[in-house]
Amino acid sequence: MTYGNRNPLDSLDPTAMKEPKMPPTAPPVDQQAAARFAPARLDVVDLTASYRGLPAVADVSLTIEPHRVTALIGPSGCGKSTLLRCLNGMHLMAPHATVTGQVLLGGTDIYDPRVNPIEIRRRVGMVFQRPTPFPTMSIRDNVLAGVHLGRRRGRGTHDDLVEQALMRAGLWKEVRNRLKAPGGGLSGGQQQRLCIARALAVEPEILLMDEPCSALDPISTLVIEDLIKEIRETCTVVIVTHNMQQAARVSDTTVFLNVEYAGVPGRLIEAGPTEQIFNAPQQRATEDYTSGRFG
Ligand SMILES: Nc1ncnc2c1ncn2[C@@H]1O[C@H](COP(=O)(O)OP(=O)(O)OP(=O)(O)O)[C@@H](O)[C@H]1O
Repeated sequence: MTYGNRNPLDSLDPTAMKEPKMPPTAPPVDQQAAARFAPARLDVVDLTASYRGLPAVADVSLTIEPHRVTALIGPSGCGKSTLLRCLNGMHLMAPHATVTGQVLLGGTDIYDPRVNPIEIRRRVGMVFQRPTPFPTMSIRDNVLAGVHLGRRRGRGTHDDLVEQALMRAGLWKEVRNRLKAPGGGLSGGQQQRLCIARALAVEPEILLMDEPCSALDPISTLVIEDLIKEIRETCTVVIVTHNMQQAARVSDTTVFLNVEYAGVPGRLIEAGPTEQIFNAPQQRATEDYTSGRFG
């Protein structure tokens, strides 16, 4: 698949909501890194997620390919975050939430009662909209906070693990001399990278990111976007974003969801290579949304 060159629009304010068509950037995957880390494929089959019996997003079928960044886009309320949380079972943590259909991680349905939900959340990590470090816990301990959730596949001491995770999150150089300082003392952008380091420390195969830059300034946003492109060397990324430019910049695949009106569930309208979704969408609604006519 050809994705074209970096677009000049990349240098614009990344927090801007809508911009006209643009090709995405999809740097080649480092084959050596890709061979070391082998994330499973994720298949969503006829998924409907509900709250109190009311479907929020319905009949979604979708494949998330390994080592790709997949962006979920669509207007407010179409079910992007709900769908994202379904990918690691977190949706069921909401009160009165239910799911029908399947989410197959490497062929195993994560909703099969025999599957350990904690193991699924280790394999499929999550980064939230607002940085959520433990503020009084040291930077080092923040990185290690999730490690007890499950076995690590890699070797090495905790010190190695902390260094590797912070390096992968692009934060090592900034904090290497203050690992015992509290995580709450970092800037917002640094805190979000600390949360990414915490998520990466358990070596997830898939990282779910729910608008990870929405609380950040433009510079921190660009740092995280660069990071996302690097993370995909070792793990699959699924990102929810309202920012069309961001979707175009960071993702290989884009999934457009829409909701016709309040009270009906959101539905998947179109999914495909980001270049196609932005430059040659097959559905009118996709074109209207990506060109800023609604949403
Ligand atoms: N915990 C909850 N309990 C009940 N309803 C919920 C809950 N979370 C979301 N919903 C409803 O589910 C629908 C989809 O919400 P969701 O947050 O997944 O959409 P979204 O596309 O991510 O929206 P936004 O872009 O505004 O964040 C909405 O109608 C919302 O009100």
